[in-house]
Amino acid sequence: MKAAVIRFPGSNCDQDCVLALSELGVKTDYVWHKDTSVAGYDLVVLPGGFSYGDYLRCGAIARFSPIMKAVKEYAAAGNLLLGICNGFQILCEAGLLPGALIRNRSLHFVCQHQNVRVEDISNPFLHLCRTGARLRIPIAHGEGSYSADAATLLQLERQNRILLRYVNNNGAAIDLANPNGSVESIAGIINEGRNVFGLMPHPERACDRRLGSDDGRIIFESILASLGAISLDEDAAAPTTSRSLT
Ligand SMILES: NC(=O)CC[C@H](N)C(=O)O
Repeated sequence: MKAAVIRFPGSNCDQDCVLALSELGVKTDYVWHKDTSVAGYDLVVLPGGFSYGDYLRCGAIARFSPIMKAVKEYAAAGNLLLGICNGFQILCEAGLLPGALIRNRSLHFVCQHQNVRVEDISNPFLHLCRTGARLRIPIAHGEGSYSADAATLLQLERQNRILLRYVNNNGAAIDLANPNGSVESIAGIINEGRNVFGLMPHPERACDRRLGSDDGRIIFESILASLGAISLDEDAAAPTTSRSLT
């Protein structure tokens, strides 16, 4: 299996994504935003950062990068596309996911470890989790407040497309107390085809216990398993995180 991490001017989590994937044994390339092809990749990641300095709105300019035409075609063909934080913002700006990420309610940049609850596992990105599992994954953003109109929210809900919600330490959705003001505490959503996932938390920063959590690994391991790149056989390369998650 081969993965591509797209580099925009201002991306700053690209190396972390490459490291997280490489440590799971995935051959991972950087692809420059001016390139025009993602042919041959099994996974494409739009990483976090400050593409184009967040000028106008986060992701608003990156969506016009030359690579995005290829990324859209790649996604339309059903391939796996993951957008993390600024990557999620780019996916919304590009129309690959509905809604928008707007300024945090506090108007402050928020950088902290955050609990999120897995709401749905019928997708390639979280299928190794248990529904209701709580993952502790860092967030770091100034524009992470997910917003969508009522019809979109209803559709997301009905189609089980809300994959992650911010929760407190007791596992309850925290609504008005969530870290950025996201409607319905939404931290991550998937497209209708269930192959494009955007999330504000940074799983690539939670792949090593020495960094405070390795709960993010299960997202990458789910992707690998759904692509047949790791075995689900108990005796073989069993996912390392699924055992400990609550
Ligand atoms: N960590 C990130 O990707 C940051 C995203 C974006 N620049 C924001 O502040 O909202």
